[in-house]
Amino acid sequence: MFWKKYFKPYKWQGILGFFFKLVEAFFELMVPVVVAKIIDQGIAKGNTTYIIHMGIVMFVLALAGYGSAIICQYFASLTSQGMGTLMRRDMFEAINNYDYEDLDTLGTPTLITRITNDVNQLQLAIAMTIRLLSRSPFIIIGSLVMAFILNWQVGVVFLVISPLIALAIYFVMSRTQPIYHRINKLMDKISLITRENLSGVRVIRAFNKQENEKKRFIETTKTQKDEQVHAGYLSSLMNPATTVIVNTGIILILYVSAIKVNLGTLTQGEVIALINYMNAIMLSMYAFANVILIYVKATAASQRVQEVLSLKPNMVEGSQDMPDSYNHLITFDDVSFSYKEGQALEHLSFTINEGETVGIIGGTGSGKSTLVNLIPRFYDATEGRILIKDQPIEDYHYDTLRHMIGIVPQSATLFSGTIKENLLWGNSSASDEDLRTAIKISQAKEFIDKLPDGLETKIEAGGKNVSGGQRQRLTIARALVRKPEILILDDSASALDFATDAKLRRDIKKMHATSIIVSQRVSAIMNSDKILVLDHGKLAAMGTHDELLQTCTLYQEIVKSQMEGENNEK
Ligand SMILES: Nc1ncnc2c1ncn2[C@@H]1O[C@H](COP(=O)(O)OP(=O)(O)OP(=O)(O)O)[C@@H](O)[C@H]1O
Repeated sequence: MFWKKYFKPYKWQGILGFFFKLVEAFFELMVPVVVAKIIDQGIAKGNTTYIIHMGIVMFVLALAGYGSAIICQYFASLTSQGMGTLMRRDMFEAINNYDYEDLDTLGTPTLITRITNDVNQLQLAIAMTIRLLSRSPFIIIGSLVMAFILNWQVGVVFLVISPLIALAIYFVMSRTQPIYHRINKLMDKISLITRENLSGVRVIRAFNKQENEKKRFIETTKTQKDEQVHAGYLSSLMNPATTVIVNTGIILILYVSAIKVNLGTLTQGEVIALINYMNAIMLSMYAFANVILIYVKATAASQRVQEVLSLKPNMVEGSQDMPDSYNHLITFDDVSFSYKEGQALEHLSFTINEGETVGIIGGTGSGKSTLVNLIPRFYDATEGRILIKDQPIEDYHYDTLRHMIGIVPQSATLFSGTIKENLLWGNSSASDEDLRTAIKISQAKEFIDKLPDGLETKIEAGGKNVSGGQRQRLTIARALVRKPEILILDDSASALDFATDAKLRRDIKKMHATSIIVSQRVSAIMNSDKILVLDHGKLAAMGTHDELLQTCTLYQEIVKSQMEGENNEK
């Protein structure tokens, strides 16, 4: 049972919450008895002192019940919120350790739903277990026992009527449940459409698709409304049905009791108490049915949370540090790689030496990003070996390996905070001088200098308040702050104009670090010491620009197409 681990630290709070709810239920059960006494001993005999006396007793019972309810609520919140927080912490940690492949497979939206909604659902179930699971059966059984204590023949009426109420509730709920299930799915769809529309609002307007989207949204919300109305209609049957059963019960109680009151074996007050107990049974059954509903939802949520927690990374971290001496900085030895969906790289072999600038070029989907993602071990090669400083990449600590690499991915992602805070992600102990050098090389200086707050300028989540090119320059600066031994730019200067791109490459070259530049532009890689040409996951050729112009038809075609493109633009 996975929740046991989370309940353990809150065991006492949970038990105390449970206990105080029982105390409250006990006080509640006593009230009809006191009312009966007020009627029989006070009102019937005109004994005002007795009425006041018992009135005070009722007030104390109510106060004690109220106090117990507050204490129970406090412990229930403490337990449910505490357990949920621990679950979220573990889920967050588990997700952070996932292999890239698992992150790709599961996808962001479901992970967000699981860590937010599903845990909320479990928290609600925990709180309800403490607050209602004990109370409802206690009141139901307690009311039955009290009915038998007051009069066994009336108790038999209770025994007959109670299952009928339960049956009516079950009948309606078993029909509404599948509808609510469909409603939940429709709600997911509505939130998906809303999310897509908000994130893709520019594209939708540019392609004039507002009407289509509106139609899609209206259709889904209409279906959801119809289902909701249907469920509401069925649910509305529940109240009259149970009220009819309870009132029939009350008629029977009155009938049986009337004879007994006449005979003097039952008092009027006791009859009122019995009616109150009958109503208490009905209300507690409603409450109990709701707990069951919450449990059904929580069971699905718990499976989804467990899935997140139980998924373990396949990649195993090594324990070695970097060696001091080596021949080649990076070696790909017959490396192949497949995603779950299919093969992306086939039998790649090449070496990269310290200080070299290596360009990677190829058509879209030829495997360029996949290749560079293998170097920081975002994924493990499916076949072959990758060596860093002549050692298998799997032997290194992730920290050791990733600390020597500064990778700038294709999509430039910044985080909310100041520009400076974003840059310090690269290296939290970087000096102001390091930051200045990084922003100079990345060509970000020119635009940062123009900002009134400079490095202290606030960046919104995702870097929405800076342009695409500025975002790219900041992500390059972030990688440079780390002073990496290997700098990888994965098509990360695509939004820069040619002149800025050229200055960027010139300044990077001056750093004398090993740099790997992935680009679609020949101009970005033509001065590299070595160029890898990828074609459908295979290494089509490798060499300098001049060599490739002589030997590689694919490279010649790429160069030709880009020159033609440029000439056409002129
Ligand atoms: N996360 C992923 N899951 C499954 N398949 C993927 C994934 N990423 C890439 N692929 C597939 O692997 C192949 C190589 O993709 P990759 O992104 O490495 O190419 P690329 O040369 O960098 O392309 P581009 O120039 O368009 O960025 C493609 O067929 C792509 O569809």
